[in-house]
Amino acid sequence: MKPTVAPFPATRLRRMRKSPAMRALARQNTLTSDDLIWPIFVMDGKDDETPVASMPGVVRRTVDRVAIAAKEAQDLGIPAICIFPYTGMDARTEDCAMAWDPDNLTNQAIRAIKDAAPDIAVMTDIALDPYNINGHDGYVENGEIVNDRTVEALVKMGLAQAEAGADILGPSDMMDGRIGAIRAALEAEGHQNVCILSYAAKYASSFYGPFRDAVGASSALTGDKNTYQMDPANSDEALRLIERDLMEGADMVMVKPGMPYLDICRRVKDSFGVPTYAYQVSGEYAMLQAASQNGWLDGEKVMLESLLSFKRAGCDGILTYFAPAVARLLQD
Ligand SMILES: NCC(=O)CCC(=O)O
Repeated sequence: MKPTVAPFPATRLRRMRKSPAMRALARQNTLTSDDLIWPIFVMDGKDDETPVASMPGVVRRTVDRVAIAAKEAQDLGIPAICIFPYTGMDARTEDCAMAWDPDNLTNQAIRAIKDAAPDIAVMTDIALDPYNINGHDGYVENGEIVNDRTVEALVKMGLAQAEAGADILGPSDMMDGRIGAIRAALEAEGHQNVCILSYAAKYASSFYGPFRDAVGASSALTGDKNTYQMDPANSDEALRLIERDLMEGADMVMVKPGMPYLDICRRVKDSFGVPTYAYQVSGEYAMLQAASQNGWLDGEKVMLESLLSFKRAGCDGILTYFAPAVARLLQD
C-alpha cells in the first residue's frame, strides 16, 4: 500500500494529532485485557508464596494460591493463564518421569484453576527441563540432546496435561516433529478440542535468565540450548518452523522472546495470517522493572508502550508477567 500524501500545505499530518479526539479517531492499534496470557509460577507447599528476586513483583505460589490468582485474573478479564512449575533437584531424574505424573505440580494447578476459575483458559508448558537432571528440554545421550525419544516423552507429558483439563498445550522444547506427534495423540485419546500453541520460533536467547531463577533451573542447566533453540541471527528459519508446526496441527504460534524479535512477529503474521503470539520474556520484564524502580523510566507508561508494540507488529496476544498490572490499569 502506497500512502497518498499531497504536497504541503494540502497535507499537514499534524492535523490528525491535534487533540485527544482526533488521535483516538486515527489510532490503529489498541491493547485490551483480551490480549493477555499471564505466565505464573507454581511451587510445592500450602498457602504460601515467595518472591522471585530478579523479577520484581513476580512470585511463586503454592497451588491453592495459584487458584486464587486465577480467579483474580478471570475477574480482570484476562483470558488465559500459563503454568510453570518450580522444581528442586529432588523432582529431577534421568527419565524425567515426573513430567507426565498426573499429580505433578502443573497438573494439580490445572485442576485447581479449573475448579476456582472455570472461565479462564489454562495453558501449559511442554518440555522436559523442569524434571531433567541436567536442565535440558530433551533427553541427553552422550552429550547430545536426542530428538525422537524426547518427543515420545513430550507426548506423554501433553496427554497428562490434557487429562487434567488443560485448554492450550504449549510445547516449548523445540524438538522436531513434536507438534504432529502430540496432535495425533490428542486425537487418538479423545482430546480433539485441546489447542496447541506452538513455541515455534523460540530463540536461544540470553533474555531468559530471570525465568531460570524463577523455576529453579539456573543451577541445573549444563551447557547451552543452541542445538535446539534458534540462532538469534536467523529470520527465514522462523518462517519454516512456523509453517512446519502449522502443517503438523498447531492452532496458534509463538515468537519468543518478544521485543527484540518484533520483526519476526510481523513476518509471521504477514506470511501466514494465523493466531500469532509473542512472549515478553523474563529478561524484558526485568529490564523494564529495574529501570522503573530506579526512576529512570515511567513504569506504567513503558509497560503499556512495550505491549502495544506487539499489537503493532501483528500479534493477537502477548504472554507477559505484566498481565494483572496492565489489566488493572486498563480497567480504571
Ligand atoms: N518455556 C518458557 C520460558 O522459557 C520462559 C522464558 C522467560 O520468561 O524468560
